Amino acid sequence: MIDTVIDVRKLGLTFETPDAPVVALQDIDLQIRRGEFVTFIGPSGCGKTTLMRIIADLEQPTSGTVTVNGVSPREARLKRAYGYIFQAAALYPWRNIQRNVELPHEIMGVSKRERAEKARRYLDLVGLKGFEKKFPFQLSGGMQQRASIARALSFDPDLLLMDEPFGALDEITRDRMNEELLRIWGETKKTVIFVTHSIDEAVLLSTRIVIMSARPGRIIDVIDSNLPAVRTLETRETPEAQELAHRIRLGLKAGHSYDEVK
Ligand SMILES: Nc1ncnc2c1ncn2[C@@H]1O[C@H](COP(=O)(O)OP(=O)(O)OP(=O)(O)O)[C@@H](O)[C@H]1O
Repeated sequence: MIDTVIDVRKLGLTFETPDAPVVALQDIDLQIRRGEFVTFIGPSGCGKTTLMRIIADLEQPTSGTVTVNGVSPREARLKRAYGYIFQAAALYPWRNIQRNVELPHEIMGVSKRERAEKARRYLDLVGLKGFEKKFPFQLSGGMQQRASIARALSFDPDLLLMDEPFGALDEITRDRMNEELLRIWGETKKTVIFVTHSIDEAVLLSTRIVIMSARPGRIIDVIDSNLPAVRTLETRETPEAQELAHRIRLGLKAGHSYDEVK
C-alpha cells in the first residue's frame, strides 16, 4: 500500500476570466501521508476550496502535478477513492435519511439488503440511530450534516475531503461535530483533508496544519501538531494547544491575512 496518499508538486491554477487572469494557486508543494489529519487554513479566497477541488478532479490545474494514492485525480475519482463533504449537507428532501445514504449504492447496483445494512451501520456510527426514517427537514442542521458524513463514509473511502463541513453550524453543534469527527477518525484511521476558517478547530483536529496566504494562494507555513493523539474538547485549553493556536495566528499574520480570519 502506498504511504503517500496525496502528492502535490509545483501546482498552479490560473482562472481565465473576462477581466484578467485570476491566479488562484501558485507553486503548491504538499505531501500527505496515510492516516494524517491535515487542515488547510487561510483567508477567504486563498484557494483552499480550489486545491481541494483539484485533488477531487473537479478542477484542472494549469501547471504542476497531483496524484491521489499514486494515480491521477481522475482515476482516483473513478475508483471512488475518497469521500467529499461540502459545507452544506447535500441531501435529497424527498428521501428519508436512510434512503439518502443508500442512494449512491442504489445507483451502483448494490443489492437492497446490502445497501440497507450499510446505511444503518454508518448512520449508527455518526450517532443517528433511530432517525433512519426521518426526512431531512425533520432534522437539525448538524444532524443533516452527520447524515451526509455517513453517506461519504459508507463507501469506506481511505480519504475524506471535508470543505468547511461545520462552517454553517452554531458553536455548540460544531463542538459536538468536532468530537464526533475525532471519534470517527480515531476508529477508522482515515486520511482527512479538512478546510476551516477556525483556528480552534484546526488546533483540535489536525495532526498537521497548512497555512495559506491571500491570493495568489501559496503555502506559507506547515505546522506539525504536538498534541496527544487522543483528544477531547478540553484539549483546546491545554498550554500546548494555546501555543499551537498562537503559532497559527503568527503564521496567518505573516501572510498578511490574519485580519480576514475569524
Ligand atoms: N471558476 C472560477 N473562475 C474564476 N475565479 C475563480 C473560480 N473559482 C474560484 N475563483 C477564484 O479563485 C480564488 C480562490 O477561490 P477559493 O474558493 O478556492 O478560495 P477559498 O480559500 O476556498 O475561499 P473561502 O474561504 O471564501 O471559501 C478566489 O479569488 C476566487 O474568486
